[in-house]
Amino acid sequence: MNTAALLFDEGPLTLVDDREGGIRYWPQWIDSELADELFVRLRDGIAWHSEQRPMYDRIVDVPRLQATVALASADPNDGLRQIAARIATVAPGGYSHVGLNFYRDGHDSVAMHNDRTHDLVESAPIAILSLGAQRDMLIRRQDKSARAVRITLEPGSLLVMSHASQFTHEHGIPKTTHPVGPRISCAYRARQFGRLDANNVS
Ligand SMILES: O=C(O)CCC(=O)C(=O)O
Ligand SMILES: [Fe+2]
Repeated sequence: MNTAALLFDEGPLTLVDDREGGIRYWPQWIDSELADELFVRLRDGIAWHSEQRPMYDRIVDVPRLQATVALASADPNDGLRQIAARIATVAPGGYSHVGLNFYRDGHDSVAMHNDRTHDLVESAPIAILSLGAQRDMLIRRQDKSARAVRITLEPGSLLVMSHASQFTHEHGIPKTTHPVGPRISCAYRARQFGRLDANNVS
């Protein structure tokens, strides 16, 4: 999708509509200098780990690095809390945790999925800040009644998905054969108190 052609002002672009705001996209939500700075700070400062999961009769690596940060105990210097406060101005949500993904290159990906909602505050959105290389996201209806939407997630952009949209739509970052640099995504979520299990998908 050529977002430049569709946007007449600072956005957002509504990709999916529902009673909770649907799925909205703000390109250039933070300026590129801040996006670059945050990318480097998170790339170098976060304790990234590689997860494994069973797939049929094998154990496979999840194709990206991950980390989870509780905002209450986040390093005040890493910028994650400041971004949470800024997200709350466009999509209020009482965010408590950030799920971080590091896509090293085009081989890294996340399969089509909906985020698990059992440990999330009902009606609170999920907000994803993109940093580093741009990557495409596919969004499609779970009932597959319409074609998937492909949106290029630019560095410094914000994608906000309503809680409700996790019951109607799936999203994913497909692998690409194009040479791409590393990308970090920061997925802000509001977890119910005490429910700390990770939102793991491959
Ligand atoms: O990297 C992204 O933009 C998507 C990440 C995602 O879907 C997730 O962490 O659940
Ligand atoms: Fe997700």
